[in-house]
Amino acid sequence: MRSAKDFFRPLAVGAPAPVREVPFRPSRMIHFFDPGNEKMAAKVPSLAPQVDVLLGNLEDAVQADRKEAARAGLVAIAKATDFGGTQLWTRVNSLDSPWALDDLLTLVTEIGDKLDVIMVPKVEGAEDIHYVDRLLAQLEAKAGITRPILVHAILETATGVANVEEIAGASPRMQGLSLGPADLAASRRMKTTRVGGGHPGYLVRQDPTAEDAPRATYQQDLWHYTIARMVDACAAHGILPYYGPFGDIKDVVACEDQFRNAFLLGCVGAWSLHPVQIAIAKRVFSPAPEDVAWARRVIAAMGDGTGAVMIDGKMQDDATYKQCQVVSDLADALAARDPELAEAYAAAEKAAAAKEDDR
Ligand SMILES: CC(=O)SCCNC(=O)CCNC(=O)[C@H](O)C(C)(C)COP(=O)(O)OP(=O)(O)OC[C@H]1O[C@@H](n2cnc3c(N)ncnc32)[C@H](O)[C@@H]1OP(=O)(O)O
Ligand SMILES: O=CC(=O)O
Ligand SMILES: [Mg+2]
Repeated sequence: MRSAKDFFRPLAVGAPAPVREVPFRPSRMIHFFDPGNEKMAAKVPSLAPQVDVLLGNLEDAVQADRKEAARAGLVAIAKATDFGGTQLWTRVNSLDSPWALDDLLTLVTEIGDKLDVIMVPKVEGAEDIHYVDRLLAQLEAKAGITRPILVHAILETATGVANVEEIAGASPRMQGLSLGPADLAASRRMKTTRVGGGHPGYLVRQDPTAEDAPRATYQQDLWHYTIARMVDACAAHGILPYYGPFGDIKDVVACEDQFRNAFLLGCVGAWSLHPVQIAIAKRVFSPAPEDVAWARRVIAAMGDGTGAVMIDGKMQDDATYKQCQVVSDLADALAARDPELAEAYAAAEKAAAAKEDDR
């Protein structure tokens, strides 16, 4: 095992120093596109200003005989596009595939200066991250890259979930984790045939009543346990948790529900697989203006953040102050990127202040 003192040393001579803290950059939606699909590739310049992250996907959903075209397409797009403040990520093929090594060799040496994060699928343990970590350092040194490329792991095997804490803490490059419900369902031998979301058969039923009345059923969340474990592992290691894909593109209502559950549990974003999911993720992963105004009211009332006060009949103390800071800090970070949101937050705060003056 490496000494803790060596944890922040570059893993190759000439590679950039690892980051000590994951920079928080808005990433409400990680928008997937197939760089080898001409129609999708053509949309990249117009999609870039609408999303926080654009991800050139090379793995699942790209046909085996289109893998090289997707990789070459991503290189061409990255070289030709000015992404502004939008991050560029990629999802490489899994480490046991015939394509992963060439994905990393090509992408880092050709467009490593444009890539913010590399998403690694089907990560099973710290050893997978250690392999990518050393290889990236060697390639960064070779390509003369001056800032480290970060790594994002997909939690989509039963072994990966069992090892989630060690994966989250495996390298200073670790930026975050996404839940991959489709592969995880297969790995766990679940009996679903979907990409994320719920299932009508997974439910609890009301107890029988004396009158033999019909008994209500309540659909349960298949993903609650895994998302909660992932959020805890990420928070413990200072990295960011994300919900992954929601495959029923037409069911925008259930997509919004799934995203919102993840947001409330601590996730900072989700994947968008189709343009229609971009606005959903933007809406859900941006705190509501009324919630931001409330959070700022509590912060103002709490002074140094200690003690207890009553606001509108609700007790506030050090713990609610901290929750409100989470909401307010997130709103600040998003408002700095999104002028419309900045305006909505300012208007809600003004309205809340006016209401208070009237009291
Ligand atoms: C389990 C996992 O690993 S999930 C992650 C892997 N999966 C993916 O990345 C899937 C990405 N998305 C897709 O491939 C597509 O959205 C599909 C196959 C789901 C649906 O595609 P289509 O049937 O073409 O959808 P639809 O007809 O509604 O598309 C409308 C337009 O949006 C475009 N479009 C669709 N998805 C995207 C996208 N993700 N990014 C950019 N443009 C897109 C289409 O090319 C089409 O363009 P056009 O108007 O010029 O013809
Ligand atoms: O890659 C994502 C998944 O759900 O599988
Ligand atoms: Mg998968």
